[in-house]
Amino acid sequence: MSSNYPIMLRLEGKKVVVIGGGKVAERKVSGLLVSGAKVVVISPEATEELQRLSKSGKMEWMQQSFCVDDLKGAFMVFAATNDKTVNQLIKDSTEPHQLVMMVDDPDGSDFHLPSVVQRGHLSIAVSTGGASPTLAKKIRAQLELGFDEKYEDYLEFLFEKRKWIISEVADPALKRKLLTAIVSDEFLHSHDRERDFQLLYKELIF
Ligand SMILES: C[C@@]1(CC(=O)O)c2cc3[nH]c(cc4nc(cc5[nH]c(cc(n2)[C@H]1CCC(=O)O)[C@@](C)(CC(=O)O)[C@@H]5CCC(=O)O)C(CC(=O)O)=C4CCC(=O)O)c(CCC(=O)O)c3CC(=O)O
Ligand SMILES: NC(=O)C1=CN([C@@H]2O[C@H](COP(=O)(O)OP(=O)(O)OC[C@H]3O[C@@H](n4cnc5c(N)ncnc54)[C@H](O)[C@@H]3O)[C@@H](O)[C@H]2O)C=CC1
Repeated sequence: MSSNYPIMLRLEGKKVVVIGGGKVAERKVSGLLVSGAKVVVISPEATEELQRLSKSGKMEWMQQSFCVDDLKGAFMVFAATNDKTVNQLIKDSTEPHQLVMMVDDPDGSDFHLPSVVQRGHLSIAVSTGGASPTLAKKIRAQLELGFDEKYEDYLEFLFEKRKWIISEVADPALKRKLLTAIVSDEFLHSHDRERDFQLLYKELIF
């Protein structure tokens, strides 16, 4: 059996079409909106949350049943109706370059979604390859306890400092030492990471 190939997609500005307006479509749309994708929902009915997102301009809802033209210009397509035949028709209507997933047919889909812990720059994705979405959700909840909210600030600090170290520190050995030292419990739990970094930097250069 081949295993899946995990990647992180950049969807900003890309058109993503979600067909269906139920609870499952709503969950997929919530994740997509964080990515900055241009989301279009096609469905005669939509959940209250999807209607709210449409009214506030976060995404577009076209109140109609699926037709093939809806797929024009889509980078990615979610067939998320409660009708297996419609979901299969959607898949069969896509162009070869379009990424498509059917919410009721993992084996016929190009991809599936993992369960995700998001802490700023840090994403931890858990997948069971369709074996048990409930287990993926349970592991995600466990990881959320270990990787709590403070990782968001910490990742921002690492992001900024790594940029600074790469552009300002020429000596490869010192560069490596600094990049390793900031990834430590001391910096994770520090109340003043900037001060601790200056102290460490001075210690290492003298
Ligand atoms: C293949 C995949 C395709 C995809 O949708 O991407 C898929 C497929 C199916 N899910 C089904 C059911 C459920 N899915 C969930 C929940 C989640 N499902 C997600 C992903 C995936 N689901 C992909 C595989 C991921 C993996 O295995 O790791 C998560 C992780 C991400 C997300 O949706 O954003 C999100 C948790 C998010 C979180 O909270 O962290 C729950 C639990 C709940 O809702 O509380 C249930 C009910 C309990 C159960 O069935 O286990 C059914 C049967 C439908 C039916 O009964 O007919 C199918 C179809 C089939 O299996 O054929
Ligand atoms: N992948 C996943 O994570 C999960 C998948 N499922 C599957 O997802 C399916 C959908 O689940 P829910 O959202 O809870 O169902 P739902 O019944 O709440 O919503 C279905 C939506 O599809 C729309 N629809 C029906 N025919 C359409 C058409 N021809 N064109 C456009 N829209 C159409 C309906 O108007 C409705 O908004 C389920 O039947 C189940 O097989 C269920 C749970 C999780």
